[in-house]
Amino acid sequence: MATDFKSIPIIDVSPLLEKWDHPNIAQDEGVAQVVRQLDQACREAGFFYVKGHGINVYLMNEIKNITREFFRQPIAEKNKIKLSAETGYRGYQKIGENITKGKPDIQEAIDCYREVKHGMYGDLGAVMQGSNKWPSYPPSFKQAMEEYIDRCTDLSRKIMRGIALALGGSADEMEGEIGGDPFWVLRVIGYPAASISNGHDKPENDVGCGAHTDYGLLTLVNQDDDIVALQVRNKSGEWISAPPIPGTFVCNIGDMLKILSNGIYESTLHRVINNSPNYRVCVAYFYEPNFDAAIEPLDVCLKKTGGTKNFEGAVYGKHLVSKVTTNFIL
Ligand SMILES: N=C(N)NCCCC[C@H](N)C(=O)O
Ligand SMILES: O=C(O)CCC(=O)C(=O)O
Ligand SMILES: [Fe+2]
Repeated sequence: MATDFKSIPIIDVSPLLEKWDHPNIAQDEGVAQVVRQLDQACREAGFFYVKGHGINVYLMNEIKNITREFFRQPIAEKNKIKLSAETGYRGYQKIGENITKGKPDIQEAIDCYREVKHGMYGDLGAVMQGSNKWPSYPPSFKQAMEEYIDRCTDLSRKIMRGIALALGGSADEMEGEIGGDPFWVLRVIGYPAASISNGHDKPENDVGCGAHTDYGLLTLVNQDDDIVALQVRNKSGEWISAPPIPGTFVCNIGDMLKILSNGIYESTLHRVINNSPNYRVCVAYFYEPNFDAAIEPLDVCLKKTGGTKNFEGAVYGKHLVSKVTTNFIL
């Protein structure tokens, strides 16, 4: 991120969603206003809240309630869908199993990914091969999450159209070879209450998720109401809170968009610290490029930044696999 932002902007994306496939989308004044806000937010913070997104707030809340219900179960139940290399890194990971920068994260989670069928992407795809491990309790878990994933995929694609315009490209710049068949990731996460995880001893040191950037294009975070835990790092290294705003998503840019934009936008470091006496749930949806996409700076971004590549290109699936295979102590 390029600035010392002190707060995270809120963007009403409804004009963009209304006109997302109009042929003259770039000429529409309502859309243009959203595009300007996206551009400013992506340049200054790499984070923004989205409202007017059209995803029913009841669905957003149901998703969090189902998540809370799942994690309330005894560990033996949760371990029935345990994550391992054999499951394609899909399933449940207990507290401390995910590591960030060498330290265990004080969180438990279920990871779900777009399905990778046998042989789909050669050797690289083999690591992620498998189908998702859905719990049998709560009974609505699979159906609700799948509906939610569809909604988030649709919304993300439309926001990415706005971001493509913001970078000076055409609306469909990030589709086709880049993201026409987007790989998605869903992380269903629970962060223990501060007092339980460390016995009242210095709760401020309890890191639910260490500082990291996200891997793909765009993340949609559906966080618990009433608990302030997500923090975003600004240019001078201060941690700026992203407090919950009911009915909104917290959105942020991933590593692949940093490369595509040649650094005009960056993936911002963020972390989670749950200092509250309550258990916190969060469901993060990650919209990512095609698994086999070779990501390079877009021509339109190269032109704007003096013509030199600021980053090495990356194959998205390779980037994901390098993370997934080093994220866990299993
Ligand atoms: N798919 C995403 N972005 N997951 C975010 C988790 C980041 C933490 C992970 N241990 C890491 O070190 O990357
Ligand atoms: O829990 C949160 O608010 C965000 C989690 C996150 O940053 C992630 O899983 O990548
Ligand atoms: Fe993240």
